[in-house]
Amino acid sequence: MELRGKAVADAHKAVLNERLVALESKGIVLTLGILLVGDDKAAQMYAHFMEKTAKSAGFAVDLAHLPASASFDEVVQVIERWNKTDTVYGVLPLMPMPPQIDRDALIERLAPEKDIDGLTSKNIGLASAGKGGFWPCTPRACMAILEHYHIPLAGKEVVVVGRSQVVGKPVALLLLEKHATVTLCHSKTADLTAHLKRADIVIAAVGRAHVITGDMLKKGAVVIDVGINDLDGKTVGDVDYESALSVVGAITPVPGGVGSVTTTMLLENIYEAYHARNVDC
Ligand SMILES: NC(=O)C1=CN([C@@H]2O[C@H](COP(=O)(O)OP(=O)(O)OC[C@H]3O[C@@H](n4cnc5c(N)ncnc54)[C@H](OP(=O)(O)O)[C@@H]3O)[C@@H](O)[C@H]2O)C=CC1
Ligand SMILES: Nc1nc(=O)c2c([nH]1)NC[C@@H]1CN(c3ccc(C(=O)N[C@@H](CCC(=O)O)C(=O)O)cc3)C=[N+]21
Repeated sequence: MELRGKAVADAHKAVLNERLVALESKGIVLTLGILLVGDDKAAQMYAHFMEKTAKSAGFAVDLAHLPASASFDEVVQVIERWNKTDTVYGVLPLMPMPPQIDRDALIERLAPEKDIDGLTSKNIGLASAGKGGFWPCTPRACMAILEHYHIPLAGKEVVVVGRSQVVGKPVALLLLEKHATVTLCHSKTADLTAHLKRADIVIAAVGRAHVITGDMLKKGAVVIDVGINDLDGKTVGDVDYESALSVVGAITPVPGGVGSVTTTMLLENIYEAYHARNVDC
């Protein structure tokens, strides 16, 4: 079975639209700031789809595309301008950043209440402790897909491949909250196949084309493929879809899977940022 993202995104958009209509009637337009530094292909792709999706849902978008040679100060200036602009409710700094930009230092300059991709240490702490804050959008997209297609998680063996702060680690915590037994694998994992072979559910967030093949998976496994990779000019996932298809019970396609839900999760988080600001004042 193919776990298509569009059905999940549409279901979430329908709920969000009702809330946005109420804002529109008050003449309130929420602005999203997208910060793209350099020319990473996956980041450019996301910026493009995010801008399109946000505008079609009625948000305003301020896209700042800086060259790969931009200095730390130039990039911080954009963040600080958005921090001070009331109509900007959410800021999305796209990763990866060029090497001269200290990613962690940059993120901490972002106002936590506008950090809608849950990157700041304040949001990581709040979300992990179950005290509000924003979870990053991609882990939320993985969970939304599993929920939409009624895939049970309690007591299941889940293997997450990749331990980044934006995907692997937070998705592991969200799965744990749903009572799955979670194993996190990474580049130093001794025997990836041994872990994958006993996984009921696999979340692949590596960033390498076809690093997981059908012969590494358990029969009937559910596979959520987060990877966005370029292979001979084609966008493919971390999982070799063709060889996995005859083994798995269900799998997300790339494109058309997790990525198409991530954009909708970001819109939900902007609305949450608006709501939080207006409940507080
Ligand atoms: N669909 C969507 O919405 C999104 C897609 N993406 C895509 O997901 C992918 C992952 O992104 P991100 O988490 O930011 O990437 P990172 O590069 O930050 O992390 C990759 C992780 O994969 C691990 N890894 C690398 N090689 C192997 C290997 N051979 N076997 C096992 N683990 C390995 C790394 O291990 P170690 O820690 O040891 O280095 C690391 O933990 C990318 O393709 C990205 O474009 C990202 C965000 C959203
Ligand atoms: N702070 C941060 N957060 C991220 O979540 C993040 C990031 N930085 N940097 C780059 C990666 C990559 N990424 C994508 C998300 C959606 C699509 C997307 O919408 N893809 C469509 C493509 C559709 C098509 O090609 O037609 C799909 O998968 O269906 C692509 C790529 C988010 N990332």
